[in-house]
Amino acid sequence: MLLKNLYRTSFKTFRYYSVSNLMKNPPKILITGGLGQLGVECAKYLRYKYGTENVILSDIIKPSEEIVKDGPYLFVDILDFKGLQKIVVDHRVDWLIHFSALLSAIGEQNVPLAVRVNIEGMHNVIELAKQYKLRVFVPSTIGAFGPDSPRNPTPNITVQRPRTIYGVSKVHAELLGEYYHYKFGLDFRCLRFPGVISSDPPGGGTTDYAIAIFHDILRKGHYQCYLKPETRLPMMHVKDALRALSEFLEVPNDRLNRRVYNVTSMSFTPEELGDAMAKYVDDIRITYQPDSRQEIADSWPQVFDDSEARRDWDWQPEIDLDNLVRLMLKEVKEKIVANGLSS
Ligand SMILES: NC(=O)c1ccc[n+]([C@@H]2O[C@H](COP(=O)([O-])OP(=O)(O)OC[C@H]3O[C@@H](n4cnc5c(N)ncnc54)[C@H](O)[C@@H]3O)[C@@H](O)[C@H]2O)c1
Ligand SMILES: C[C@@H](O)[C@H](N)C(=O)O
Repeated sequence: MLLKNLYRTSFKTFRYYSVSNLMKNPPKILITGGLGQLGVECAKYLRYKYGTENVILSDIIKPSEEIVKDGPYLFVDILDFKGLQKIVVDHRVDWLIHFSALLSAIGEQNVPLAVRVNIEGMHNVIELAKQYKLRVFVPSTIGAFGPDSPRNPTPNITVQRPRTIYGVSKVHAELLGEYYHYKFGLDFRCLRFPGVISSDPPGGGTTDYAIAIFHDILRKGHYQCYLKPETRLPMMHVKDALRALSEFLEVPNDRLNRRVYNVTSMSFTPEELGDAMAKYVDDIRITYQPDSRQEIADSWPQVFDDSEARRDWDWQPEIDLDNLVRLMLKEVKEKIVANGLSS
């Protein structure tokens, strides 16, 4: 017990030391695929920590005026290796956060494009990181597991035989990153996220219902769900996801027993989410019409075991289901007031 406390104290002291060093000499960070659900919020989070000019957002999408006002934004196609090289060199990039991807549902609709963006894109990223000795973060997902994996709970290391091109590309990314780490010493870091929930529009995944339900219930009082009411999936509010990412990026290498960790906050079903919302919103009506996303959800983890992340780098989720519902109701209401009912 004493030993455990001593260890924890020295870890915190060490972490504080290395974090304060990062504050004095902040890393230059490039986020690819940065105009999606996670990228915009991630830039806000890291700019607050390391300074606006030190975090460059990039994507192939024309940015809004607000994005341009908020900090550096550059066009970069993840398939253009030379373009990526130029940005890393011109801006003296230290860390790369690689968000470009086609998510699970949209990937099934265009497999050749998903292969290019998710797999060829990853090849570019990993070579770039090796060439310029970058610390590289690549998110993986609960979608990296499949019907042969244990689903409740799903441990960090187990069978991975996903049945979507998205899942296949994420297992590929995990293995490639680990290989480059052991072979070339690359500082590759990867978290497997559950469904991430925020008020921003999601990118075409299987867990998107948990965002759409807030928008539709607050606008129309009714939501038609594409998953069955009892479909249990792991989930996390974006604040927890970005804190996990940021804390994980700062952990000294010698504390990491793995390059790839499961993280999660909670698990719930559409029915349980509806019940949690009904505590705060009157007259909620949810109907169910499962589509092809049901098959994907049925092959994914129901409960995610993140005990290795908790053990190795003190990961702790902070936002539970009730807090998530209250945060989302507040944030989505604010968006509706700002943009009108139809947006
Ligand atoms: N949102 C989640 O629930 C979740 C959960 C687990 C993992 N992840 C992972 O996190 C990352 C970000 O997810 P997200 O939800 O923000 O996705 P998203 O779909 O909202 O954003 C992806 C971005 O990639 C960009 N992109 C597509 N093709 C590109 C190309 N050729 N070059 C450069 N950019 C390109 C898109 O324009 C888009 O802005 C993804 O890798 C995803 O797999 C997300
Ligand atoms: C879970 C995650 O990878 C994404 N939200 C998807 O459903 O595809």
